[in-house]
Amino acid sequence: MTSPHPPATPDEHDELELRLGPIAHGGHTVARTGEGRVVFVRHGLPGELVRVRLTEAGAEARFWRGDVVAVLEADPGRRDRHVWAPADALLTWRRGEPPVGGAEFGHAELPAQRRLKAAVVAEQLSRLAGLETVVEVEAMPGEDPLGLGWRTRAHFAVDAAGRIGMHPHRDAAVVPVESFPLVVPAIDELRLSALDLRGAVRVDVAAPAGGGTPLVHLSLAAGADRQRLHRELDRLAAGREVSVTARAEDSRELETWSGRPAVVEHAGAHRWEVSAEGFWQIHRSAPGLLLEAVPAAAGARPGEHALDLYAGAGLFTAALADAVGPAGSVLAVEGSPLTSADARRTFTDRPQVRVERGSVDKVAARLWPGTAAPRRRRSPGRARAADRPDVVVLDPPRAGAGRVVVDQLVALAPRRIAYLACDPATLARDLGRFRRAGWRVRSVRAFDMYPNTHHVETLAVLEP
Ligand SMILES: C[S@@+](CC[C@H](N)C(=O)[O-])C[C@H]1O[C@@H](n2cnc3c(N)ncnc32)[C@H](O)[C@@H]1O
Repeated sequence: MTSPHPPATPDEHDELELRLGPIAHGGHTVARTGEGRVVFVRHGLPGELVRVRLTEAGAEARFWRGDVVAVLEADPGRRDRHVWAPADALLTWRRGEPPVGGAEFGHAELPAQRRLKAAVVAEQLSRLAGLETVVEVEAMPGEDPLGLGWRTRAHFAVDAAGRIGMHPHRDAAVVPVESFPLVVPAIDELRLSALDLRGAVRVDVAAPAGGGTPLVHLSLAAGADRQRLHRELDRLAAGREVSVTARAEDSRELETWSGRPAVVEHAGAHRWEVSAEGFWQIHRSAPGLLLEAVPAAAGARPGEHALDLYAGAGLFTAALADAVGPAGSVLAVEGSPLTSADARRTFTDRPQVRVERGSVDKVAARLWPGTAAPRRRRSPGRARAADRPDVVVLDPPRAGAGRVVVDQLVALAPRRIAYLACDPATLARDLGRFRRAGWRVRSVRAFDMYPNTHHVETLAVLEP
């Protein structure tokens, strides 16, 4: 029998009956035990009465974590069936096993998922940026009714028997998976789960949204038997064209085993080559949607100077180069050697584009010494007017742009910044800093770019 009151010495297998509270950043709802202890609960929906299996607990712990294992009163947004059995906590815990990550919102209908994401974005903006705004999370164009088949990129761990698998939440164990319904069919059709990949520690797969040749990349453990792996991967290639690359974990050398060491992506009238380990937006519709939305939000005009920060392979660089035209210029800054090389290759014939490899803060400090504000300086000075970018696209990784880069941009004082973020918390933190420096947030849009997960993409437009 379960009750809201935990036993005196709770452990990870205890079950509690809890009424779930609001959704929080990170994909869990917040509940409280009868004693007022906070429990972060995954696989539930706000308002539901559920039985929760504790996954992290302890009398001394500040808060506990748990998974829903039975629903006593369901929210109307709950699906009859989870979209993917290995990620369904209700099913897997029945056999005493944790669900794998990767589809932690798969128990909710898509509109319910979007409401949760909208609540998280609005809450982060309010709490960390002091910005009160109603956010609607927009469905991606042409979304599948169940939110499946959208990932053009996937990575898998490899277990001791050489089978591909995925990790449960906050767990290093590898659970073998037969298929992953969130990927585009071209990835599932490779049937990687049928291979014995002993010697590899991780597999990255990329399949271009437009249907070009997929690429399988292996990260190899020391002493991996390459000949045996070659033979296994030959089975992949039977009847279909697949590129294969590999890299030993402790090496910089990329080995091309078959085909080409990159995939070819298209969006609008543009073409990019992207390495397997390089960044590319993973939803099949994301490059097309963002290529329109982000540079338009930045509002670059012919003859202007645009900055594309955290540029990746240059998705936005391409549209910014079109917008500023031959009389303008685009500076793309990307930290990864591999991805910046991808970008440089793509833009060799666009004289108005320059690709700088390096960390954004360091490149900015070098190119605009006036922005290297000393730590204690309160109002950073304006950069030299001749170098000032007119518009900026800012698309950092999950950690956000951070204090130094925000201060540099405040000092550069462009006319407008389009800030695209995959983490609403770090976005809100940075927007708060811009606002305290006197900037205005003109608009916020959010996109359901990761259906059946808790992740959400947000686009904010800033003006000084
Ligand atoms: C979210 S991705 C965006 C890429 C690109 N805008 C796109 O949409 O395809 C972030 C990119 O920033 C790069 N990156 C991470 N930290 C960086 C840093 N400190 N300086 C420059 N680039 C960085 C990563 O390698 C990655 O390509």
